[in-house]
Amino acid sequence: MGLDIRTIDESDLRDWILALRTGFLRPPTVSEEEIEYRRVEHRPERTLGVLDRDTGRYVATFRSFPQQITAVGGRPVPADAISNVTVSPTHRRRGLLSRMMERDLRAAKERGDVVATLIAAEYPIYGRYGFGPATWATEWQVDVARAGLDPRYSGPADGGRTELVDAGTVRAVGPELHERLRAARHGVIDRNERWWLQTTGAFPVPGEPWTEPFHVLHRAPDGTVEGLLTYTADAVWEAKRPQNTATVHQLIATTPAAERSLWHFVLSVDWITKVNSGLRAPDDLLPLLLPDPRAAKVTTHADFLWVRPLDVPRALEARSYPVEGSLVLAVDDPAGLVEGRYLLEAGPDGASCTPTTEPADLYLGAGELGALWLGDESAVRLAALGRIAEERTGAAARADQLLRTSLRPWCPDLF
Ligand SMILES: CC(=O)SCCNC(=O)CCNC(=O)[C@H](O)C(C)(C)COP(=O)(O)OP(=O)(O)OC[C@H]1O[C@@H](n2cnc3c(N)ncnc32)[C@H](O)[C@@H]1OP(=O)(O)O
Repeated sequence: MGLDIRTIDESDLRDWILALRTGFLRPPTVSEEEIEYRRVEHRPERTLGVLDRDTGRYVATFRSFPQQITAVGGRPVPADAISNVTVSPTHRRRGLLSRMMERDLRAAKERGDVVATLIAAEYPIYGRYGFGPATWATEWQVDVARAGLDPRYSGPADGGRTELVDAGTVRAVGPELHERLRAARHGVIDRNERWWLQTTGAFPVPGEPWTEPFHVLHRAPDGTVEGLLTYTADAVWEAKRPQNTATVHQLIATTPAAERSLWHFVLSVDWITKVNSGLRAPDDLLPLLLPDPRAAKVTTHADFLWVRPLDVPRALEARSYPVEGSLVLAVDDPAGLVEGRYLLEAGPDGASCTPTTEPADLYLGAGELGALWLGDESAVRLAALGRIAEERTGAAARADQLLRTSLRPWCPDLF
């Protein structure tokens, strides 16, 4: 059977999309709108497909694109973002994903990307390629009546204000607000113009139903935009009683006051009895903002963004560290991309990370380093699980002091 991995030019897009839809269990038809939608973001050199020469069908898809991800401390690093990974059911478990992944990661390393990122459809797929779960996401459903908020709430107490705005205003002020968030919160990824067009209805995803949402801005007393909330609501009444659920599509804020104000806003809309929070960081303020936090029921809690280091010195030098310390990390990487022993010398004033021959403090795989990099995972926990090995007593605890963060990382966006 002839199976060629190849890059995809525009003339192959229809057949490639058919394979993508097949892998993602979407009906196997391709509309002109979908081809146009894909064409706009198409990067031929970074879109891979596998052609089965016997049938002339594409049977696998893989796409990557440039991304900026914020490291701990606020500095962005270039990432190889991977998406649209499928292998058709006729060709599964013959190593096609492994071949496409190997090719893409090697190209990313040569290009100089610092990490690779993806959102895993299923947990067991990507650890073998050196990825580790680096951020987690939690979704709550709030029972508004139980929450105990003041029913007379009429707006932020700090002199700021909330205002309903249209999609055009969101496109005008949202990107700059998001850039400020991205410069402050580790785990946040960049959003391009297309992202804003798509999420405000100007460029909807073909075949997916669009409901125009409500948009709310929080402005500080001086008028600065400090937060943005986007939500939709259903229209359900039972025996003359409203039973409406609001679903939050995004809530981003650059100050805790703005974050609290926007949660208060959506939890105080008349007729809304339930609020679905959307995917938040597990340590989001939401539950503890409520007089009765048990009114917020966890409906999803799972790994979200996976990270794979491609350049250990640059990844570790890009982040900040709360205390002085040094560590020798022996990184195992069967793919050979970051294999080696590295000396990290770090502190609040900066860090250096260099290859070394000194004895190792910790032995760990590339995926474990990916899970630790954004400060979420604990080296002590990974050592207890036998996933990393401590060569010097106390090295895992020292790694946690250096690497962990007081706020957990948050990646708000699917890609
Ligand atoms: C970033 C994203 O796009 S996430 C979306 C991922 N896509 C999907 O989930 C769509 C449905 N699934 C698929 O299309 C395919 O099953 C894929 C892409 C997940 C895997 O493709 P395959 O070509 O079958 O994978 P491949 O044969 O290279 O597998 C390599 C190894 O991973 C394992 N593996 C692959 N998929 C899975 C899985 N879903 N669960 C557990 N193990 C898996 C294989 O068993 C194999 O293990 P081995 O090395 O020990 O033998």
